[in-house]
Amino acid sequence: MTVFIASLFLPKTIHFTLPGTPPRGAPSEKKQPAGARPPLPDKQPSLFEPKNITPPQTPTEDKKRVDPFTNEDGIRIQLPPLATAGTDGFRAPTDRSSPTWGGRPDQPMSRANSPPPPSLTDNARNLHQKAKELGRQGITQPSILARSDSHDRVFAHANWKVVNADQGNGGLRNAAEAAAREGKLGEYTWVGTLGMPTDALQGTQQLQDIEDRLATEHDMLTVFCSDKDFDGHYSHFCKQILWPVFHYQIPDNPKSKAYEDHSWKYYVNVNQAFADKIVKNWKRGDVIWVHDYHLLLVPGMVRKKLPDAKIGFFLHVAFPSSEVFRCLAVRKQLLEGMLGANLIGFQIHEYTRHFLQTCSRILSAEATPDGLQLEDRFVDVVNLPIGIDPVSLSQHREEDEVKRWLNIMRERYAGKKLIVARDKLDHVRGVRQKLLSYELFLNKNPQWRDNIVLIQVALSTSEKSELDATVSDIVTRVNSSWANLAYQPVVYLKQDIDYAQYLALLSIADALMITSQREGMNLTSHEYLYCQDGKISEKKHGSLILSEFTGTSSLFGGNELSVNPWDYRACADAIKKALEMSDEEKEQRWTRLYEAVNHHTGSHWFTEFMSRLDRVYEEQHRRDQTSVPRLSMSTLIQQYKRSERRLFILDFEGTLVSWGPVNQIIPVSPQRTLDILNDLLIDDRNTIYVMSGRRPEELDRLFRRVPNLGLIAENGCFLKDCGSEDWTEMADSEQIRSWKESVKNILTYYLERTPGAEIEDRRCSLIFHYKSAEDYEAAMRQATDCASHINDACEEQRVHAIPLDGCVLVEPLDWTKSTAAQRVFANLREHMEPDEQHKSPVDFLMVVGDGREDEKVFKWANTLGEEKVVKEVVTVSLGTRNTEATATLTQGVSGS
Ligand SMILES: O=P(O)(O)OC[C@H]1O[C@H](O[C@H]2O[C@H](CO)[C@@H](O)[C@H](O)[C@H]2O)[C@H](O)[C@@H](O)[C@@H]1O
Repeated sequence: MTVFIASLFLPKTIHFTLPGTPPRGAPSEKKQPAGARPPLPDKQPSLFEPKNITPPQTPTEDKKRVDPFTNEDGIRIQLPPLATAGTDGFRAPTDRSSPTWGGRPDQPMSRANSPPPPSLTDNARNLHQKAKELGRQGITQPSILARSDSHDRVFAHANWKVVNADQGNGGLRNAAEAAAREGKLGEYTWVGTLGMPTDALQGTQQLQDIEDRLATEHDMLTVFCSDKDFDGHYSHFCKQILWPVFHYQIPDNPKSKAYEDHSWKYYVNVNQAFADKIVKNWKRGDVIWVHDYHLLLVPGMVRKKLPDAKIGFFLHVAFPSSEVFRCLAVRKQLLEGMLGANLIGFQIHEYTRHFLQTCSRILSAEATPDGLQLEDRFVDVVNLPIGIDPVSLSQHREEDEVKRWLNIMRERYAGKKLIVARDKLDHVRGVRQKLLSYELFLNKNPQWRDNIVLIQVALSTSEKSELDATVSDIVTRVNSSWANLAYQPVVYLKQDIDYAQYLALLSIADALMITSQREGMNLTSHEYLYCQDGKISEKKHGSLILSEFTGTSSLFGGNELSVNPWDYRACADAIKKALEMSDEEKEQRWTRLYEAVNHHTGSHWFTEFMSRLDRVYEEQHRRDQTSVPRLSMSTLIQQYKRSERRLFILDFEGTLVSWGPVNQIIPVSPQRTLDILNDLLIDDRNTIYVMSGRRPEELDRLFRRVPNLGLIAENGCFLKDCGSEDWTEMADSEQIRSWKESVKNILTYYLERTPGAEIEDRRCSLIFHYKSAEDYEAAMRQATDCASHINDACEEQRVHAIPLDGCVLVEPLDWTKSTAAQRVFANLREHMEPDEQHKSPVDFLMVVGDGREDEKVFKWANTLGEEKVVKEVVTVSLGTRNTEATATLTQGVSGS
């Protein structure tokens, strides 16, 4: 059995050595001894060198031209990439940078926006034509006219080596490696892209060799897609549409791209390439685990081809409220893609709740606390926070390079308090808010000027422009206000630092400050807390200032200094508190935070998700209609004959009679049904209850010719025992009265906007009927909004709204057909002789039903059978959905 871990970027990528350039990092290019640690690159960005004290300068055009290809192609990143050229054993901070794709000098450049080389086109005129077309489409990179043939040849023949990739999800990689190291993950294969453009190598032996090497030596399946697809997928659809929306940024300005879908097709193409790769390599018993917002469609695409596959999906980023998510033009497709999985995981409860509400609202799917009931399948949904790998972190902390950096920084910042941070420079991460708060803090607290330094490492993103300029302006302003020859209040490093510097920085800090506007988790704060144990630095138990909008914040129980990054004053106060807090308080807080970090480790996350996936997969398959056997009549007859005290609990509509409009009273009960019930009741060893969503008085009328029949009305809110004249109200009438009042107000609001709809007021439930609405489509939209509105507003009143066919049913959560069935069972036991009461009141229990409400009764009855409380338990479903019942029937009982 293999576990496929599908993530946009493979943990490895390829670096080429081009003619005339010295090899990066390793002496031999193609053959690198496994496990060897790469030497550090010649030049590292440094916190200590003078150039880093002021914002680093953007390389000039001249500097860029050192690259042999820049002249003709013009696409290059500005800064040299960070040292990643290594084989195994190399680590980087868990949160990686996402460098501009296709910008490394030692990888082919992207062809996303450039036409093919002249040798591949009919003639140069065509080429020119294409370049002009690009211009018309608004592609403003004037230097990109044609891709170079020589470029292709050079890369096709250059030496290359496999190195650790600096893009991608470090938390996921560390977690998988930790689980494997601890023996909790057997065979596994990564599925992902190389994170570099590959058009230049298309059809070459070079690309085939790379693919083979990754497969055979690194257990990695490479997904190839055209540069154009990748660029459209990653730089456009992911980064410009999904990333802001998933981080709750409502696209409320006219320039927003959330409504457009021009890059959607690239998103689909890349997802399809992943799905195809997985399907091609999958064998029965394999597990597929798909990761993050880049691959939302993959579960659905794989499910189409492999209906029985075991598929998990985990979303690493946040999931917004349905109000934000519904702005996406392709909202349905995205949700349906995710729902191809058997288990969907989120970092925290808030995201899970948003997802369930969004599905119920946009897809009208029935949401339960455990997941979503679709037409034919149940999809489990869970929240499970990821964590770090303390073991490998510990090892790396011991390295000499970390100690060297610690010494450098000790000396450099002697006598100063340090607040540190390392974030992506995009709007979501809130660097701007942090700097403004820091500025306010210095303004308000002159005593701290000269004594405190904020070191902000900012990682590059594709989001340049305004934010970049704004942040630089604030840094300059703060520095020019308070700096002197010996002091600089902000050290702003606009590039990444290597792992040793990162660990030294976290260890020597007095506080870490995270002000994300939203963030799935934030593992930097976990790594910081770990590094603050005082084992390698005299500084310890530093404070954590953490945005309340990070997933991490919900794990830390208020032991961090929780801040709203928009509230600059409160953030400035938090800085003061972090610096002035007593040692005892610091230690107390840190100890609790450290416990949380150690409890939620990456390895625990990984293994827990895998075992939950196994469990839900088994459960879902057990309940699948095609796995549930047909009811065997001969066995049933035997069970019936050998029993002495029998209890039947039979659903009414859809079971004893076919479905009728729920707001219409069936005028007469089908005679055959009544006759069968009366026949069964002649035998006084039989007790029968009929359960229904209808009102008590309706059931009285329908079954007046079946004396001795027990009745359960309004889905368990009322019970009438066999032979009794009176109904017992099961529900708490005061509670019902109170929620009804609030719910009626909401229903009335929607009623006024839905001509032709009506509200039915039952004793313990309310129904919003819109079957006869003038505009059915519009009514359906109102109805789903109405259901979400009630579910959001009335959760605490123990009531829920369920969108059904043509109506929304609002009923209490605490009284169900199952609670009524349990009462029936208890009442039967009470009627037994006192010395018999330890026994079961019946030795035969049969439950027949077809709907959602009946499932709970099946579950209860099956448990009585499994625990051997009742000897013979038969649960039969007549529905088409997946079921808890142990047998199915396609025809109604009355007809068989
Ligand atoms: O920038 P991308 O290539 O699109 O990737 C998105 C981010 O993925 C990783 O972060 C996410 O997962 C982390 C671990 O579960 C979680 O802590 C974080 O909140 C998520 O955003 C990666 O660590 C980031 O560097 C990427 O930007």
